Amino acid sequence: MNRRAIVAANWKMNGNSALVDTMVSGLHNISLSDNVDVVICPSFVYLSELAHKLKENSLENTIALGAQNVSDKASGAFTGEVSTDMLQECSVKFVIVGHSERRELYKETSTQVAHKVATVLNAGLTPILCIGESESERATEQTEVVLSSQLQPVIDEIGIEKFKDVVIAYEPVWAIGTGKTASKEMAQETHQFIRQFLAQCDAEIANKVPLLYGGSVNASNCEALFAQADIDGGLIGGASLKVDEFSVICSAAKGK
Ligand SMILES: O=C[C@H](O)COP(=O)(O)O
Repeated sequence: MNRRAIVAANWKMNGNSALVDTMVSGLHNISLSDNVDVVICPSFVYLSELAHKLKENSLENTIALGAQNVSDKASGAFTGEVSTDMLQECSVKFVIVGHSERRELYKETSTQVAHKVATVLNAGLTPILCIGESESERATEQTEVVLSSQLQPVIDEIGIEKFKDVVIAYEPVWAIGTGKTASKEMAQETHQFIRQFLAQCDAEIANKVPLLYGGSVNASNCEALFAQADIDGGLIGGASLKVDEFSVICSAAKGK
């Protein structure tokens, strides 16, 4: 077994202090297979509170903290931005980078995403690099071109060796928050393409990178998705806001 599984909760702009409490108490007796990391990425506002509550409940080694975004600048006059140093002070270990909502709504380019991945790695944190195609790109058979164009700038920026410390989340944009999950076969086929794309640079590194699937993962479909050879867990949106459902999803993950 050489790849850990990861289940990461992306709360997006949802949740509050009450959800922090509910999640910490609900996950108190969570049952996880060996080699599984659980990560919760709340809004920046709740990071310290969640860190504190996890520690108070002796869960800090079971559940890691993640951020949903980060600046590629170290400090300075960048109103509204958050640096890696600030995230580290909140005990953050993972950072979601290049989520499709950041790319689409806030016009983050693949070049900016690559800078952010480099910044996160330089700070000793783990980036969860999100990539994925739109519905029309899938329909016009552009999926592989799009994924390659999202991955290549990151490879160019950091070099393939550093991918040993990167997590990739494949999220077909048409499956996010829509209830339209990719079939397990389609998800596996795309994950296999991503691994092969990385393997063109370095097969050993490619085999080590955890590839998460995201897009309408829920308690009913997680087991079949996570059983696929190249799916190493999930990036969970809506279902991560419900503690019972999120627990089931976490328990379905297994390292490979
Ligand atoms: O970051 C999470 C993904 O965008 C998936 O969201 P979803 O599970 O609500 O479809």
